[in-house]
Amino acid sequence: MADIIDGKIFAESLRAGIAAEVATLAFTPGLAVVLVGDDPASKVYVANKARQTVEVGMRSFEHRLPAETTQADLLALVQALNADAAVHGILVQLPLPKHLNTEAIIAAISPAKDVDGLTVTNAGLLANGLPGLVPCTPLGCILLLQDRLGDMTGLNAVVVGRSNLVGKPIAQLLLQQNCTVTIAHSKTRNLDQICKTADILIAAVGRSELIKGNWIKPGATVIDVGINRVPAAEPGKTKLVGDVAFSEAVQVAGIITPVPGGVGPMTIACLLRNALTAAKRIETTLEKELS
Ligand SMILES: NC(=O)C1=CN([C@@H]2O[C@H](COP(=O)(O)OP(=O)(O)OC[C@H]3O[C@@H](n4cnc5c(N)ncnc54)[C@H](OP(=O)(O)O)[C@@H]3O)[C@@H](O)[C@H]2O)C=CC1
Ligand SMILES: Nc1nc(=O)c2c([nH]1)NC[C@@H]1CN(c3ccc(C(=O)N[C@@H](CCC(=O)O)C(=O)O)cc3)C=[N+]21
Ligand SMILES: [Mg+2]
Repeated sequence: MADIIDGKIFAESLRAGIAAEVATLAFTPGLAVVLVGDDPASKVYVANKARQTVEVGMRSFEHRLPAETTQADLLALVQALNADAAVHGILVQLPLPKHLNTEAIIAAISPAKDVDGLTVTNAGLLANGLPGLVPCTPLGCILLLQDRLGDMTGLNAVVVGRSNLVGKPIAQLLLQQNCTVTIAHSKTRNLDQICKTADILIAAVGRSELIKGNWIKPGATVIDVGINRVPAAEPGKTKLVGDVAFSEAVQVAGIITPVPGGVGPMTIACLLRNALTAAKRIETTLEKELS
C-alpha cells in the first residue's frame, strides 16, 4: 500500500507560517476573487478560500457575477481591482463561461497582482527561471514532492494535462528540479504506456478516475490534481474524486495524494503565500516611490 500524503496537515503548517508573517506587517494584504457563473470545481475552491484568507489575517474580497456577465463588465471589474490599493492579489476563477474571452481578461490583470501566475509576464518569468508569481497548484505540488522525495534529479516525470493554469507550469517546475519531463494531453497516443514510465505522475486532466492502477509504475509518486464532482452511492448526493482511480492506484504507487485532502488544500495555502508575496512587493515599491 502506498504512503498517503496528508495535504491538509501540510497546508495547515504553511498557513500558520503565513499568518505569523502577516501579523508582523504594517499593512493588511487583500485578496480579491472573481467567480463568474457556477463551475463546480470553482465553487469548491471559493467556499474553502474566503475563510482561510481571513484566518491568516488578510482581507478577502469576493465578487460573484452571473454567468451572463459581459466581457466589458468583467474587464471593468478587473481594472477597478488593479486600481484598488486595498487589493494586492487578483484571482479570476477559470474556466470562464464560453462567451467570454479568457485571454483578454487575464491580460488585463496587473502582473504585480496576478497571484495565479497566469499573465504572459509571470508565465514568461517562470519559463525563464526568473522570480515572478508561480501558479498556486503547481507550487503546491512541488512543495509536496520536495518534502517527500527531496532531490528529484534524473527522475522521469509525466504530466497529464497541458493547461496554462496547471499542466504547463507544473512541467516547468519539474524541469527546474532536473526531472526528465513528458507532457501528455488529449491527443497523446498510448497514454497508459507513457504513464507507466513515470517515477512522478501528475494527473491534471479533469476526467474522473481516468488513470487506472495498471497505468502506474510500482513505487511511483502520484499527485492527483483533479477535482471532479460525481454522484455518490447515496441517491441525490455527490462526492469529490480525482483524475486517478485511487482505490487501484494506492495498491501500486509508493506515494499518493488523495482527493479530497491532497493538492486542494495546498493550492489555497500557496494562493495565500502568493498574495503575501505580491502585497510585500507592491507595498515596498510604493514606499520607495514616496521616499
Ligand atoms: N486541486 C486543485 O487545487 C486544482 C484542481 N484543478 C482541477 O484539475 C483538473 C485540470 O484542471 P485544468 O488544467 O484547469 O483543466 P483544463 O480543462 O484546462 O485542461 C485539461 C487538460 O487535460 C487534457 N485532457 C483532457 N482529456 C484527456 C484525456 N482523456 N487524456 C489525456 N489528456 C486529457 C486536455 O488536453 P487538451 O489540451 O488536448 O485539450 C488539457 O490539456 C480539473 O479537474 C480541475 O478542476 C484545477 C486547478 C486547481
Ligand atoms: N484561476 C483559477 N485558479 C485556480 O487555482 C482554480 C480555478 N481558477 N478554478 C477552479 C480550480 C479548482 N481549484 C481548487 C482549489 C482547491 C480546492 C480544495 O480546497 N479542495 C479541497 C476540497 C475539500 C472539500 O470541500 O471537500 C480538497 O481537495 O481537499 C478545490 C479546487 C482551484 N482552481
Ligand atoms: Mg481546455
